[in-house]
Amino acid sequence: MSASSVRPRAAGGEPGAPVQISNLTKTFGSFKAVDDLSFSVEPGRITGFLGPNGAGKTTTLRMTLGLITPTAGTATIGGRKYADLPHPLHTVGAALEATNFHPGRSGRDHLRVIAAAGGFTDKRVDEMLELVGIPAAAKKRAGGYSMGMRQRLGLAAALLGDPQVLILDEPANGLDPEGIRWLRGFLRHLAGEGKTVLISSHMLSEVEQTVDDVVIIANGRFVRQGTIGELRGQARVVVRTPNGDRLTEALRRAGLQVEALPEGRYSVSTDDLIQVGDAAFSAGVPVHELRAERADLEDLFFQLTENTNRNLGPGSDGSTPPNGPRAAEEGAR
Ligand SMILES: Nc1ncnc2c1ncn2[C@@H]1O[C@H](COP(=O)(O)OP(=O)(O)OP(=O)(O)O)[C@@H](O)[C@H]1O
Repeated sequence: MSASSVRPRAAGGEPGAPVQISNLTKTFGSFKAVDDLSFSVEPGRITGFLGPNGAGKTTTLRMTLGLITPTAGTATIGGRKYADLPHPLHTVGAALEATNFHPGRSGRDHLRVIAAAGGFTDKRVDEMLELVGIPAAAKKRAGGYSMGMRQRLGLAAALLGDPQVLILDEPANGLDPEGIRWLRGFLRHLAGEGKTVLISSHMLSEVEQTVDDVVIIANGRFVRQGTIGELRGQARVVVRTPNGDRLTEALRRAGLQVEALPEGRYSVSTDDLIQVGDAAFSAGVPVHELRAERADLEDLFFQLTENTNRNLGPGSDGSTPPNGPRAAEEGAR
């Protein structure tokens, strides 16, 4: 099973469709679930939409898909609001919840119902089931499906219209390592076709190897956007020597910045271990440790979003919705 049976775009075909979120805000009663949020998601790339539980990811995605109305601001797909899309199923496919399948109906029948409503054939249904790797299992009742199978079925539904944009809420949830690897390759293929792929997650480590770009939110507000590389920041070399002054001088002569760390270690502004090792050798300085170091993304994520899990109840940061999460339950259609 491969992703190669997705209908390829005609060469020089439609331009990609970016997703643009501009000053998007959603309040439930007096609680601001999404607060003046702005960011963009580019075609041909996989973007991770990240934030702790309750950060406002699903609410943002639901506004983008026209399922709830923003209190303020706009969300557009290819320059248009969802409601104004001439062919919504061909423009955007989404899988927001992996659980809402009728338990007595087979996955295939579930998909056939959606397909019929969208004007797609049963043949297309079977192609999509093949594509997501559950052609046989989809004939069984959805009530017995594992989380991973539900995720794949949701993905098949989202892909029925061969959309330009794919929006997936926590798609790695419930997948085993093999499933996550499969999903990674699958999404990479879709992005390679020029599709815009937006996936949410509350764990950066879960999507770190999958995404090109990240958008981080906390408490409904924008925190950071960038490529995974930018987020990791400049790699550094850490070197330990008993002759720090001589090594520092030699490295600075080579145009590098050097910062002294505790216990005879020095942090050097390069990812080139050989350059640092050679500089030490030329300066006649013994080296007791030499290693490249990168920012730990999971640590960074926790630092950026610390104490902002609004689903933990009052006291986590004081911005918990009144009477607990989802108390107001308003605005949803
Ligand atoms: N219809 C609603 N009525 C009231 N509060 C709501 C409603 N929908 C969401 N909320 C609240 O808004 C906040 C953001 O919820 P949302 O589901 O968007 O977060 P999330 O980032 O997707 O979290 P998770 O990772 O847990 O799914 C939460 O505190 C949630 O309880």
